[in-house]
Amino acid sequence: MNNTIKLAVHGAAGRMGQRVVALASGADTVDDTSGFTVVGAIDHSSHPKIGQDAGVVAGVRSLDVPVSADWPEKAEVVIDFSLPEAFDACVARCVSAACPLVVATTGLSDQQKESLAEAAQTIPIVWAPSMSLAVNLSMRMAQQITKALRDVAGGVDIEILERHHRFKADAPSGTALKFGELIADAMNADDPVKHVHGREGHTGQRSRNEIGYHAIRVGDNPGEHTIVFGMLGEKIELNVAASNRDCYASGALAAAKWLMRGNDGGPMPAGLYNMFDVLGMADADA
Ligand SMILES: NC(=O)C1=CN([C@@H]2O[C@H](COP(=O)(O)OP(=O)(O)OC[C@H]3O[C@@H](n4cnc5c(N)ncnc54)[C@H](O)[C@@H]3O)[C@@H](O)[C@H]2O)C=CC1
Ligand SMILES: O=C(O)C1=N[C@H](C(=O)O)C[C@H](O)C1
Repeated sequence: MNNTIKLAVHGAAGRMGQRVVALASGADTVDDTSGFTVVGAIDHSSHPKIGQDAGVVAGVRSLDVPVSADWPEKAEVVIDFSLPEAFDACVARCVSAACPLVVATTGLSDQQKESLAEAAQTIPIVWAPSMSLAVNLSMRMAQQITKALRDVAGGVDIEILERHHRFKADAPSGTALKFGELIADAMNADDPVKHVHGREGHTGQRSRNEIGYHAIRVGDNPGEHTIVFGMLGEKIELNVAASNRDCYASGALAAAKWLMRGNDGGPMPAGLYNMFDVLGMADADA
């Protein structure tokens, strides 16, 4: 009996969608990401790969599943790596089909985040700007370092540098923003933390209560984040870098599997989850 999880990939012809299709089809796995059958490969109707076999597009083998603008009937779970413009229809479709969803797309508007929370009242959703194990672990480490240094004599300046490929559409990265949100919480400052995006001109001295963000776009970098904790006399740099996109693809597949099988073999109930939940780091002493 075939009891693999029937997976639809939204944004299947994109850089990430192709790696999800490849790993889900059992090719090039970096860990145990088998256990899926790709039943749907959805992309925009204008994409040049529409009609071609999704496995061939992903550079693996024929899967007998064409890249299509139509949604498959039989998907049990959806992984979305697309664009904010494509997001609303994807969520609406998953809600109407009562289908669990992994959202990896970044650059969502506040309104889209609200609609995600609303959808999560009906279906289980994992939403995270980075599906990478190393990134999520680094987020926990950044929270710990911030707590340890926030009252240091002379103060600590925290800046977030991110590097991505030249094709990336949003800046700063969703991951950088998430690092900033978690660090701001851990700063536990009396006044609201200011999020400063780049600096230019006569900026004056840096204030104590800010986090700086710097987005670098270079070549084919699949994603790198450096959190600088600068003090007077010394500094710490926390660097986490992907060598290729499979850390994100395998993380998204782990999230899809977790939605279907949970921690004890049963499906997760409706709710909005993140990668800390999937990785068992939700209760970490952050
Ligand atoms: N959470 C995570 O771990 C990661 C998130 N991302 C995010 O995933 C998203 C996709 O990244 P890439 O694959 O590099 O981009 P990409 O541009 O290569 O792929 C996006 C795909 O979505 C498709 N698309 C556009 N409109 C659509 C529609 N209406 N319906 C269906 N598909 C549609 C595009 O044709 C394209 O094939 C970005 O927001 C990126 O920031 C990327 C890597 C890791
Ligand atoms: O667009 C990308 O490539 C990536 N986007 C995500 C983000 O915006 O944080 C995650 C990863 O860094 C790669």
